[in-house]
Amino acid sequence: ADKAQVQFWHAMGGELGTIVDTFAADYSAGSETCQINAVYKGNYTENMTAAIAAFRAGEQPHVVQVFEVGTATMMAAEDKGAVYPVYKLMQDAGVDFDQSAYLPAVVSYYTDTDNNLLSLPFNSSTPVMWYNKTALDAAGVAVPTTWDEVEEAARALKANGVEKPFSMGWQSWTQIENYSAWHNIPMASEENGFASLKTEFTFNNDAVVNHIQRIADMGKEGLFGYGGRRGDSRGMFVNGETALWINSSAYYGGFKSDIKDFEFGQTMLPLDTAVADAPQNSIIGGATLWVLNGHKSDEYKCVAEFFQYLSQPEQQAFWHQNTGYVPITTAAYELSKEQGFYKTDPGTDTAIKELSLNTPTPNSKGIRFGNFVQARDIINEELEAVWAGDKTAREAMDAAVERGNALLRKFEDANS
Ligand SMILES: O=P(O)(O)OC[C@H](O)CO
Repeated sequence: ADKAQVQFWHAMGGELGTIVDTFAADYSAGSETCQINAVYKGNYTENMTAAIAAFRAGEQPHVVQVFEVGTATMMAAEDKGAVYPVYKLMQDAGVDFDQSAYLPAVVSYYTDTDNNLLSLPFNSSTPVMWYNKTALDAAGVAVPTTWDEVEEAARALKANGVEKPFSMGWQSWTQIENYSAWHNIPMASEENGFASLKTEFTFNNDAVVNHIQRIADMGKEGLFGYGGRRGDSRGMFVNGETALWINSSAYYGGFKSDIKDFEFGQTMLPLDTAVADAPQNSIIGGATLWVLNGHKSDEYKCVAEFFQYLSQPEQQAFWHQNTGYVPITTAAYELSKEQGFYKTDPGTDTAIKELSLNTPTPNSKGIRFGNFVQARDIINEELEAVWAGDKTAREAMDAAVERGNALLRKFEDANS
């Protein structure tokens, strides 16, 4: 008999995409009734935009991978009937699913007010600081733990010939969203959007402004080099131009195969000692799998079984160990320990340590903003104006907050 066909649109390129495709193929090979067709649709924004457009045309995939930034938008889509929430999918399909198997930092990001899980956690990450150990040793400096030390290390690296000692990617995520959580300060009212749609951005506070200005000043001194949005600056770290790079823990798998000329490591995000005495905890990034309405029940049964397959400790531990995404279930974390992964690959527990450093506060449990995909574009634009020397950090953050708040109000109007 013909197998039920499930369309799964994802945004995992390169090695990540190869593993996702393998999961889909392995599951399908073992199933007599289901075929999962995994399709790469471009980066996170492109994939999400494609799925929304497809939904309007009645041609939506069954499953779409959406980055954490799109969560509020997908939740609103759920209210409007476009999304089949995961907890309900599992119930309807009669597939066992234990929400408590997942790490609290992950689940709390994707549950509704009744603690029902709306999308399937799959690839959760958090920002870490990647460092070039060989370059640091050559410059005679230790791995920095504070922002003051980052600046000092950058100076020593520069003096020793490293062209753009410090850089970062996903700049709103790493330097505003996570910087705020790490120092336990809100970036918006209403518990960073979790409490209500009335949330307003407040990240033009002194701490964030001073932090952005510090990076801008490092740029003027030649210590920081901007390398673009998302992961576009990855190559600067890989080719040795940059020796301290803040971005997702999920670069691990690619670094392991691509970096041959130097020793690299990862460490916790630096602390801004002018703002806090100790770090709070970081927040997740990455993406979850959302199920879209409008398909047949036998196909949804396949989705439920595929999700169960993806959640097994074997798959989760493999994914974590080969990518750098966080082990999102306790069982996958335990299995990775048992397998000796953190001993053979030191530093790979940095992300999970950051996420679980302290019990999350309303400032550090995550963010939930409508239209945040667009708001991040605004933040990117304003930060780029700072890096280009066209605006001060104060001017740019004030403008980003004002422009971002207009998007929040638009979302509130459309959804209340
Ligand atoms: O590179 P990823 O998948 O860890 O995602 C980074 C950011 O969370 C995207 O918003």
